[in-house]
Amino acid sequence: MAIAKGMMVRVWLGLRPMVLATKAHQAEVIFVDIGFMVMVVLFNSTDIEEGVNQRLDIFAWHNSGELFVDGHFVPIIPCVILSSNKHLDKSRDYTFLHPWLGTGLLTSTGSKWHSRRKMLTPAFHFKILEDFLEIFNSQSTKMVEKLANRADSQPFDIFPYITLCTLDVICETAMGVNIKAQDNSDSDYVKAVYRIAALVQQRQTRPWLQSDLLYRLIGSSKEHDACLKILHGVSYGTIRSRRIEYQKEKKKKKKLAKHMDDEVIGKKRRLAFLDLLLEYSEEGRGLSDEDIREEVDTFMFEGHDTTSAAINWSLYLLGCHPEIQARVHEELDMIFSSPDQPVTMAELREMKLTENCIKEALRLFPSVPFLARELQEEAVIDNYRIPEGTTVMVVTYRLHRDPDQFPDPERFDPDRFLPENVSKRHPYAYVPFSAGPRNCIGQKFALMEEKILLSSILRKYRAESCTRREDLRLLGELILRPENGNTVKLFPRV
Ligand code: HEM
Repeated sequence: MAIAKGMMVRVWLGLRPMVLATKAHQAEVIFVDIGFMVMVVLFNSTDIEEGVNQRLDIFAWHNSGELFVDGHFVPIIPCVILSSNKHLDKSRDYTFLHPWLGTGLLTSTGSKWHSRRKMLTPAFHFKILEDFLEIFNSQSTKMVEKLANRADSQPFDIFPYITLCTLDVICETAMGVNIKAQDNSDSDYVKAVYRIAALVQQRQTRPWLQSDLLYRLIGSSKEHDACLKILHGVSYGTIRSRRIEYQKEKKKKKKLAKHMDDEVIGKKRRLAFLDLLLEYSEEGRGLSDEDIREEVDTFMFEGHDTTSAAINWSLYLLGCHPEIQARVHEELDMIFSSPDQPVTMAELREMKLTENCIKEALRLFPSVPFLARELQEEAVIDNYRIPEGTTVMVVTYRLHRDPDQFPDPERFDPDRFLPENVSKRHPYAYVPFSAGPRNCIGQKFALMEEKILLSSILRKYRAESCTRREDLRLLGELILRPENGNTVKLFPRV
């Protein structure tokens, strides 16, 4: 059977869709439109009820001639779509990232994506990530030092402290450059990173800015281009200087290596992702400076806001649940002999509860709140034929609240991630890093970084969240963040 019977009108208030009334199990669900966009949403609720356990689970809607489908709760949509080798193409929304990221790993499709994914996978090997520990440790030490001035039990917004730290981490690991964002948050580069993300989001959510012509006439294209000039200038500049350095080192090594091994030559230089890409390019794998720039900028984009949001949400939830925070303190005190001890792989492995808190925070507040794919061929989901060209949404924020998979879904409970509880769930019930062939290539990197940054804060401080859950306002931009920052009080633990 094909979807698209019955009717639903969805309404957007400003940028946020607002559900004003839903009558589950009936043919019509009414949303009211107060903004620019009126969406007529089509679905057959009777079939859905029969097909998916009496719940209204699959939405489909048309907007500007495009058909969208959204898996409301059930893991079946992510299971069919994300696990597939066919449905790999991203939706139209991602094209607004192209001026900045080109068609790097996140935004590319087809054979380009396949070959890049194959080439980049070894760059995230455990051994390479281990080399980054030093960067995670040194940048988090700096963050904790900056926080010392705020640990006076007065409320303040910790969000920018964590974000600047994750920005420093990604610049050093991706480009091999320490931009010192934590010391200089006013730098043109730092400002451009933030501004461009906001401009892309603005364009994605305002249909009248989506045509290039209209964007030039009435949009912020001048500001957008000025940001691009700064961002691409830094990326290309770094690529050029690292290439020269790389070639010099290679020559030097060649001369010496005839007689000596690495230890005699000196300490091996830690490689950034950029150096690995340069190595591939020098090995003749056909990577131009532009190709490398696309990937480095993709890591810059995907690799810092996501981790910053995840650390902030973990801290927010722990700050709302002192009894669970006390358990985390206990775990950290058992593992570390002093609050300044650098984290190694051994300690990372021991931080089991800390890790489960991070996972549970990613369930309740997934940094990437939804994913979208454009079907290149028809997909069949639970007997519904979804036609080629449809945009399929996986709204992780809602998927992760399926009460069948996560009883009492709003409750923060890290023990949901104990192995015996994970094994009871559908494998696609929890997908903060997406799943299948296009899953997040950086997820191990992200978890390592989150554990180190979060634990470095909690080894020194106790946090109290100042915003009650019922007062929390969410901003579902490219990244899911609290609208008014993350206001906490910090208390020194010693
Ligand atoms: C908590 C942190 C993170 C979360 C929640 C996260 C989540 C995700 C998700 C959901 C996707 C799929 C996006 C889509 O299909 O549209 C994705 C893709 C990706 N992520 Fe992450 N990510 C995180 C951190 C990172 C880091 C640290 C890096 C790099 C250093 C990274 C690099 C990428 C790349 C390159 C892709 C595209 C992969 C592909 O299409 O083959 N991510 N991430």
